[in-house]
Amino acid sequence: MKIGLYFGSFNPIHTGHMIIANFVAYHTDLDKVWLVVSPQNPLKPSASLLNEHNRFHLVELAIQDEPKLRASNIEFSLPRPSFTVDTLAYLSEKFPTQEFAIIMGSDSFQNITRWRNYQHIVRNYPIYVYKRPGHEVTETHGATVKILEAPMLDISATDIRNWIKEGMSIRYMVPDNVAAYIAANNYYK
Ligand SMILES: Nc1ncnc2c1ncn2[C@@H]1O[C@H](COP(=O)(O)OP(=O)(O)OP(=O)(O)O)[C@@H](O)[C@H]1O
Ligand SMILES: O=C(O)c1ccc[n+]([C@@H]2O[C@H](COP(=O)([O-])O)[C@@H](O)[C@H]2O)c1
Repeated sequence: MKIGLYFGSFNPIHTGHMIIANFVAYHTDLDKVWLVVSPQNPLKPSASLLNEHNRFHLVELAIQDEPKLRASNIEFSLPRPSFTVDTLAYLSEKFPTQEFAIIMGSDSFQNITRWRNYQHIVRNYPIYVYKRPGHEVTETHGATVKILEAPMLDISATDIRNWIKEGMSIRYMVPDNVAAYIAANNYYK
């Protein structure tokens, strides 16, 4: 089986993430997409991060009815910050019969040379890159790249957190059950 790995902080998961995950699951040769919740992105500050177990639960709520999507907490048991090369090595060892690919936006792909041991990643895992406005894919960085023309919703988790803090509605920006759970638990206030 071919599995696409979509890594992120998902702080919180939003409709932009879900459009991409579902598009890749149904419009490419990948059979499933795992949303891998990273406890700590090596290149992002941790100040506004909700506890990883809560972020993971929100991802589970968001995708609960979709058979091709799965939430993964595999990085919770690995060293912090979460270096993708370590996660990939762990997954390939744990699931030797599965084929793994990586899904990322063209903005992240532009920066992949800053990732730890990126040469190992690009040599061993195909990368499905969806275009984000303002970030052209001008080079492959040595990877086997598949470019995706996926529909885009221009929001970020930072927007969601700011709107919640300001008391603004996040309806339709995240699934209803995710918005309800965030509100009930006073997250991001
Ligand atoms: N609106 C969006 N559409 C498609 N992809 C997105 C969108 N927002 C983020 N992504 C991508 O999803 C992946 C996971 O992102 P992450 O969880 O860090 O979300 P984020 O919304 O960018 O977060 P933050 O605003 O906190 O930095 C990254 O590869 C990121 O580029
Ligand atoms: O391995 C690295 O060096 C590395 C550097 C930056 C980001 N990542 C991973 O990429 C995922 C998406 O990152 P970002 O910055 O695009 O939101 C994040 O969850 C990290 O685990 C990984």
